[in-house]
Amino acid sequence: MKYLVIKCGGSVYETLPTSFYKSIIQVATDSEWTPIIVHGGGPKISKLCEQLNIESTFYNGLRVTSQEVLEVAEMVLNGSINKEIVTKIHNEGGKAIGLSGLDGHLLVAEPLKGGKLGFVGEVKEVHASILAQVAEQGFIPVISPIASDNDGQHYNINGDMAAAAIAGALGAKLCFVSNVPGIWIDKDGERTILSEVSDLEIKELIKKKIISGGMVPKVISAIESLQNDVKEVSIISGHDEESIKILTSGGNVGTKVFLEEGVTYVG
Ligand SMILES: Nc1ncnc2c1ncn2[C@@H]1O[C@H](COP(=O)(O)OP(=O)(O)O)[C@@H](O)[C@H]1O
Ligand SMILES: CC(=O)N[C@@H](CCC(=O)OP(=O)(O)O)C(=O)O
Repeated sequence: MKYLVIKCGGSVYETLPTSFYKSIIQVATDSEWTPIIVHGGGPKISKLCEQLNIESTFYNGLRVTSQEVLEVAEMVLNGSINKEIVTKIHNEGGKAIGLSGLDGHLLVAEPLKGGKLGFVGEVKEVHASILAQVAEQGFIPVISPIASDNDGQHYNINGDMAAAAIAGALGAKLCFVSNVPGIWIDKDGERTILSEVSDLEIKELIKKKIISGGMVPKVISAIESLQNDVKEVSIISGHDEESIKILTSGGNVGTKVFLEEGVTYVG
């Protein structure tokens, strides 16, 4: 099976047009591609933390996660957003099943290496056969990035990192759907979207802080996924109705990330 992992950013999922979900359903039913949705939900987690007076801060685009923040992240990601996306797909005539990384132990996590970010995890293992089974039954899997380790401790996983791990396990094509049409740089005083960018260029852009905030985990995940069996990675806008169809028909849209030959990225 040819898999397309679609990471829906928390920045954009609420404003995605119905045509976006329709195009994913069409890909699932009428093409050789099997779509798998992984979602985030950063802004909604921040909002609920604020309402509950729980401190929430970021380090390099990752949320520092105390026990209280973890509980909020689970409520928002597993409880709220996952089911909203499943419902949106059903409303457009598709079939979806929502899962978190906890369900069936789909994602096995461990604490983020070198991290002092509390309960932030990274994915150590993906039980990808669960996704193949769900997809074979005609359902689009919709995955929330909460996972547990082998002792049952839960972790908050950045959605981009979860999507990259899942795409790696499936040898998939990966796209990050966000509220920007790709990676921008300033050129002659104007903001330009790069049609493609290499791992080495990305390293420079991060150093110069041209790539910052939530774009950092996205590009790092993109590079790591390409080093780990992912066929192709793009960062695209959720508001471009044609983008998913273009990707599945072999075209280019947004910013495509590639590895410079013979060079290994060291983060
Ligand atoms: N060079 C850049 N190009 C595009 N976006 C950038 C760049 N640097 C930082 N960003 C920020 O990254 C954001 C996307 O990351 P994030 O908010 O985490 O999105 P999502 O919720 O879709 O994962 C953009 O809205 C933008 O503000
Ligand atoms: C560890 C970590 O940063 N987890 C993220 C999970 C949600 C996410 O990734 O949401 P976006 O798609 O909006 O970025 C968070 O708590 O915000």
